[in-house]
Amino acid sequence: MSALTDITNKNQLFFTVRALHKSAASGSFGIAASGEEAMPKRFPTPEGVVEKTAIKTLNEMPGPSTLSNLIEFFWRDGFSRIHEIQMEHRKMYGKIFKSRFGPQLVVSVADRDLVAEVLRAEGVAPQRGNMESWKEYRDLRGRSTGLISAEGDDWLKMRSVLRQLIMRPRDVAVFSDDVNDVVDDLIKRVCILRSQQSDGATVHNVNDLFFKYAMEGVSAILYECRLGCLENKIPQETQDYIDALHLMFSSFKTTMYAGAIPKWLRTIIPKPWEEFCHSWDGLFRFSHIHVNKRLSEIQSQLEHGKEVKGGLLTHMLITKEMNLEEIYANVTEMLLAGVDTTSFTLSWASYLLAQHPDIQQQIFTEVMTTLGPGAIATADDVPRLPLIRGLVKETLSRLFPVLPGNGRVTQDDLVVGGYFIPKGTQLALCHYATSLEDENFSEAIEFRPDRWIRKDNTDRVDNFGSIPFGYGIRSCIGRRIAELEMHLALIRLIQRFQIGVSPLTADVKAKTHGLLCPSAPINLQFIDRKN
Ligand code: HEM
Repeated sequence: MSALTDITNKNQLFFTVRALHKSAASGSFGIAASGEEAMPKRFPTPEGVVEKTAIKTLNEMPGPSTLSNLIEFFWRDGFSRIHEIQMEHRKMYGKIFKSRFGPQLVVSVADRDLVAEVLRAEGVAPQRGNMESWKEYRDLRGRSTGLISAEGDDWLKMRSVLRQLIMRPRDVAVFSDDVNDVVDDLIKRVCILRSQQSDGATVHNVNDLFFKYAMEGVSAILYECRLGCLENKIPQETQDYIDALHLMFSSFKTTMYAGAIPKWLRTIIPKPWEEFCHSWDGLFRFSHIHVNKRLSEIQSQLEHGKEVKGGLLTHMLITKEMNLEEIYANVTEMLLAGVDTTSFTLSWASYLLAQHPDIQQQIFTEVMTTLGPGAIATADDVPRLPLIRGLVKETLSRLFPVLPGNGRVTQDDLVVGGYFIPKGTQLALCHYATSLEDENFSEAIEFRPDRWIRKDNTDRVDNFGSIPFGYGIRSCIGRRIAELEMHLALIRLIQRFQIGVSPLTADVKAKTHGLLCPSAPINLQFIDRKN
């Protein structure tokens, strides 16, 4: 996913998902005296009814001052270190702390059990953050909201349609062949790219390759067509889309202010809002082209009395459970959400494999023993490859959670960690900090895909210390699609190549740019295995 909330709230930077997470100022937290006046005398908590005196107010909650936050973010470029700041603040202020940017307040929750408390208490239509600027763009252009930007009943309606189609592993298993066609092209592309280098082995900036793979893969499922991202010459309309997506990403900081800047100031500082609208225009245009194309095909098949067969888009167009505008909006938002998230995870996973040849060898052995040489894996094979699953989990759930945090706006008054949190408070769930806690994962800093192998049905490693796809009714709708794309690509890459770090690559650290991405290009060597 690229960006799961409104891109305008500086406070939500603790949990931003690129454009996907952020929102507007306006003092909408309504916390007046930090919630104290709103606190009832007695309050129900998971431990029972607690007297008011036992509960602390937000005034008593520790956290950095507004000034130190401003210096951290605007002077010391904290925007690219949000994941590290999470860890630092966790050490300094504890499991739950507050941050203020002017009138805005965010309560950060950096503890597995407290995250569980918050998420288990959520209602039927949880809200991640303020999506005003997303909605404003859609109103301006007369467009619908999609799953990411919708709230309340609109969201519930669309979610209930989509969850029946793609939420279960068996729903997406049918896309194995489509994804494997894209994997074929990925492998061919690796061979072309490395042949262009003097060592015949290096692929520069693997994220560029995985970006194209992820875009091709998710489009094959969403649009039921191939886009040509992995071809030597990318078709112009696909290139235009890639440019719009890159604009959304590269102008992340600028567009972040798009909704935060008061509307009257837009005439004086027009660029952020203009870029924001311009990139959305490009993303929607692309969906219109592909959805309309499929719609014409279906209409023509029906006119000729032919049976209409197809996948996700065909189903949505035929059943009309969502209207056409809602379909445009949903495929646009899903494509946006599904490309960088998957590609960064693949980049990090490949990098970890290259840095740990012994572990790579173990995974290769597992693949060879289970599948045999040359076999093409499908979704049905993945459960028999626990180390491949462990590789993805260890990458995504722990060392490089592509969404280092997530957000929730409380729908009711809550007590969390002994503090009264009034309804309407913006919470930041600090997944990066919890995924690297030794208390949650022993030797947390180590890369150990085998920690995820379950000895029996009762043995579960999963916990709220690491929920890379979120939790509950508002969790990632594309999880199974992303997993399918990542598993099938990694299996085939490992079968075919020994992956090594290129001497051109120094130690690559993570930086936050909405998502947790590599701070420098990852260049890897792909050397043919002698099976
Ligand atoms: C490695 C890949 C991915 C990761 C780590 C990821 C992670 C997430 C997370 C953390 C959320 C927020 C969940 C919550 O608030 O509880 C989310 C929401 C969402 N994701 Fe993903 N995602 C990925 C891939 C995808 C793909 C491939 C698609 C689409 C095909 C997608 C579509 C969405 C949508 C539409 C939402 C909003 C759901 C809603 O609000 O109801 N994501 N994702």
